Parts: sequence; structure tokens; C-alpha cells
Amino acid sequence: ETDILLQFKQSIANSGAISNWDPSTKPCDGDDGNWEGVLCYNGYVWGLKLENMGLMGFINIDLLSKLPYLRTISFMNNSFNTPMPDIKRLGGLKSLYLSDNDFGGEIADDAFLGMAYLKKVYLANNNFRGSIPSSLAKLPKLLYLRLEGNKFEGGIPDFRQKDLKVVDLSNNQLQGPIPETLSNMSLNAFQGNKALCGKPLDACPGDPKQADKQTSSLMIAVIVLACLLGFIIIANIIVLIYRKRAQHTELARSPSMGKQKLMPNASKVVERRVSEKPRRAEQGKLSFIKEENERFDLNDLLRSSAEVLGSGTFGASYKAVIGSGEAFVVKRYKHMNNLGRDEFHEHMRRLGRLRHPNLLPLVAYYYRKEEKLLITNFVYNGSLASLLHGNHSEDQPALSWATRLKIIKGVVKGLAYLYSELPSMTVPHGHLKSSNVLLDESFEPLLSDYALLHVINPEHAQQLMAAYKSPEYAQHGRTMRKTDIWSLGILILEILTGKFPMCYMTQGAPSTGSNEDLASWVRTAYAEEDGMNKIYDKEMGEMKEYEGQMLKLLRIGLGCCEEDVEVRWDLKKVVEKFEEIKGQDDGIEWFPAN
Ligand SMILES: Nc1ncnc2c1ncn2[C@@H]1O[C@H](COP(=O)(O)OP(=O)(O)OP(=O)(O)O)[C@@H](O)[C@H]1O
Repeated sequence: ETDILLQFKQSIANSGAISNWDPSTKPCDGDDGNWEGVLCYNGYVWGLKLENMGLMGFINIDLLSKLPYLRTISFMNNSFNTPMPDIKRLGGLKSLYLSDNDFGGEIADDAFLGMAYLKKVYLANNNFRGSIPSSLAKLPKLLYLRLEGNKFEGGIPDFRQKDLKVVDLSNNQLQGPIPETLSNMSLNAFQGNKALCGKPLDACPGDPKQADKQTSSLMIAVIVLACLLGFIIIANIIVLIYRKRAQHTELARSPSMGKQKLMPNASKVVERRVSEKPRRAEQGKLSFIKEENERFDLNDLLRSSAEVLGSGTFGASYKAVIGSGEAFVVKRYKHMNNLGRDEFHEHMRRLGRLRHPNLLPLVAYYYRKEEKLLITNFVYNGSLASLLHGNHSEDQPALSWATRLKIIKGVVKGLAYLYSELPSMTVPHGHLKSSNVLLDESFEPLLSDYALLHVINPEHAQQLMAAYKSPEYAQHGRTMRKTDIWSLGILILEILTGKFPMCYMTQGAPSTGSNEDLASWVRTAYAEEDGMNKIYDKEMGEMKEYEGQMLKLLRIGLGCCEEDVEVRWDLKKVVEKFEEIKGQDDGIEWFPAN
């Protein structure tokens, strides 16, 4: 075993961390093992735990297959960037941990064939592509499977294992139905995919068993909107008659009104004074925040070409391009049922009053008891999440450091505005995460999904919203004024590391037994001698010049991620520290003048 391990050491690059693998000693003298990362039992090697060591190169399975008692291997959090090693040659393996590396390429369909003892497979946060190998679905003893944060595509194979405890397939590009055996997994396990459907997500279109339950986002939208159509036509006729009468009366009353211009493509509507106050939602009718935006109605959205942008945690979002060519996003909120019409209207009016260059403004909304629609402009550069974690091309290169800095500064400005404008809300944003940071054509960030925490049904909010993934909620069941700051900290670390934090954002200690989150991973790396190299996202390219700025941002991120709320920085301190990072926008006021 000594020779095999020494040869293995030579086959991997950057093996400084295992310098005590020395031919003059033995790997195992007792169960603790003498050599770094070698796990022993009865004097034999049964495991390798080589995590967080900056290892690279190639994992020589030939050599490992010569260790007869090897049962577990972990190379988590290193920099391996080869295709998947030929793991099935380690037939006795019980646990395989390869998460948080740069492994890539497709995994052969039979990659896990015949692995009769394999219980734990962790391949998360790599660059694996192609289909999920069907041999995984046939592993007789599989209990834990974590594939999140890759680029797996296509359908989910038919997992038959009855004892599966944890499965996480989030943030891939999977589509199609979720197999019934996985229907009892948490919603988070499937988030961030291309088009998955079926329990625990919305039902698949055409699924006869579930269609009547109205859980399919697409189906329900079609059904609800179709039902409304008839309603709207009648409502429109009534409103038209009413308006004509009102117009007639007004024109008769005020001669000057006759001089007003007609709205562009809305000859029936006389242009009105811009009002901050949205009109009360009429049945079957959109309520616009600004009346000059009132160039379309629900009918136009129904008639428009619509594209599903994603099935977010609250419901699906659609991009709808209306006749004029303008694109809007219609987001369905299924979990505001506790809200009465007046309360909803009041809250929308409050949101409608918010104006800031870093907030995505609400254009219109729609109220119905069972569901609410919020309509915003479509933002062409998409979300920070997709730019950080999606595929890059010539048209869409990786985000540079300067752009990342600009984005996070904008996020803080937007957040500071929310804090100052919504002093009565404990958690003014409540759902701050990278998919809710949209980027306009000059990469100025626009925060979305803000200030909704208290209008989402509590039972759903607690399951779905970023604020409730905070340590204070996990530990004390409370959210606080500094809860958004924790989400901001995670966002900062995500921007710096390029790592997707979602898989860590589970409530309390993740059931995988790991109690690490992105912040503690960064903290550990930060304490290591060469840790910085590991922390910063290599996709930013050459970074030497900006190391000072990056370090300052890293410290802010960690200050925001302090678990102890007392120690965690407050917004004022965050803003002060941001002002110390010199960027192109020096001198810009962070807090609104009032
Ligand atoms: N106005 C918009 N313009 C462009 N893209 C948008 C817009 N609103 C949302 N998106 C994108 O559409 C996708 C789906 O958004 P949605 O808000 O439904 O879900 P989410 O942000 O992933 O999750 P959650 O429901 O928890 O907010 C996301 O990638 C999001 O970034």
C-alpha cells in the first residue's frame, strides 16, 4: 500500500499538501493513519480524504484499484479538471466525493455499472455535461446523490431506489418529468433547471393525473388566462362604454381637455396626467403603476408570443412580446393566497412608489384570489446567476472583475435605497440572490423580487425565500434587520468565487452531514497559505492588478456572513467599506439624500 500511494502521489499535481507521505513511514499504523488524508482500519487503507488541498491533474484509478480495502474516496474542493475517472473499476467503493472541482465532459452511461456497494455519490459543482448516466439509477444501495451545479441535460433517469435519502439535481439544464420515486424530495433539489416538471414542481403539461389539480404552471396559466378572456371581453366592453361616457362628460366640462394628444396606438384612451397612484384592480384587468404605460392589457399578453423563462420558486415567469415589440415579464405568484384584494393593492401601490436606478420597477399587476401576476420590463442581459454560472461564448464572455465590482456596488445601492424607503419592513428585500439581480445593457444591476417577504404566505415564504435560509432563521427561527445583509454577503462571495451557493443555502445543517456553507468554505481557504488562488473565480482572467480591491470585497463578504448577528456588519458599515473600494463611480451617493 505504501508503494501504491507513493506512486499515486506522484501522479497528481500540486501535491504539496500531502508532503508527509514519506517512504520512510507507513500510511497506516493504527486506525487514524499516519499520512495526511489517509483513512485506515486494522492497518489497511480504507479511505482517502484529500479535500481542500489545491490538488490537480489526474486521478490514477489503476493505482487505486490495487488498494483492496479502499471503500471511500474524497477529492472535494480541489482543481481536478479531467473527465470523470473510470470509477467502476473500484468495485468495492461505498462513497465517492468529487464535488467542487472542474471535472467536465460527459459521463459514460455505464460509468457506475456493477458498483454494488456505492451509497454516496457527490459530483456537485463541476462542469459535467450530457445525460445523467442511467447506471446511477440502477445502483442498488444508493442513498445520497448530489449532482447540482453542473450542466447535465435531458431527462432524469428512472431512479428506482426506494431508500434514497438525499438527491440534489438543482442548477443543471435538465428537462422533462421528475420520476415518481423522487417526488418526495425537496423542491430545492430541482430548482434552476431548464424545464423539469412533476411533483414536487408543477405538474407536466398533459399529465392527466395532475392537470385537474392546476399545479402545472404552463397549464394553469393557459386555463386561468383562457377563463379570464371571456370575462375580460365583457369587462372591456363595460369599461369602454364607461370611458366613452366619462370622456364625453369631461370634454363637455373642460374645453382645454379637447387639446390633449391621443395616446400612440390607443385611440380610445385620452392621455391622462401621470399618476403615482395605480388604479384599483378591476376584475380581469391589469392595474398599471403609471398610466402612461397603459398601452396593453391582459388580452395583449394572452395574444403575445410567450416564452417560459423559468419555473422559479413562486411560480413560472414568462416573457411576453406585445404587438409593439416591447417585451415584458409576467411572473405568477401562487403563494399570496392569504392576501385580500385591498391589502394586495395597497402593497403594490407601495412598491410602485419605489424608484431607483438599481430596482426593477413594477409596470403592472393583476389580482385574482388564487393567483397574482406582477409585470415588469424584460431585462435583456438576463440575471447575474446565468452570467456567472451559465455557458460562456464570444457573445457572452465571463464577467470581468470591473463588471463584477460595478454590479455588486449597484446591488448595495439598490439595497440601501430599500432600507431607507421601507423602514418598517424588518427585511426590506427578503429574497436577495443572484437570479434576482438582473443586468441591463450596460450591466447596471436591477434588483427584482424585493419587498415581498410579508405578502407571501408564511408557510411558503419559510420554505422558499432567501431570508429564511439565513443562520438566524435556522438557529432561532427569526429574521432580522441584518438578514438581507447575510444574503448580500453570500452574493458577494458568489461573485468573487464564481461558485453557486444555492446548494449550501439549506435551512440548518444540510442533511448530507456537511455543515459547511459557502462562507465557511471561503473562510477556511482564506486562512490557508495559498488560499486566495482557490477563492477567486479564475474566469475573471488576470487579476493581479485588482488584488487589493478584491481582498477588500472579500472582507466585506465575510463581514456580512458572520453567523452571529451581533457581530455581523450592518448596512452602514458595509456602505462605508464599499466606499473604500475605488471604482469608476467614486463620489456617488449611497444613501438617498433624504
Ligand atoms: N424582468 C426580467 N427580465 C429578464 N429575465 C428575468 C426577469 N425576471 C426574471 N428573469 C429570469 O427568469 C428566470 C425565472 O425567474 P423567476 O423570478 O421566475 O425565478 P428565480 O429568480 O429563478 O427564482 P425565484 O422565484 O425564487 O425568484 C430567472 O433566470 C430570472 O433571472
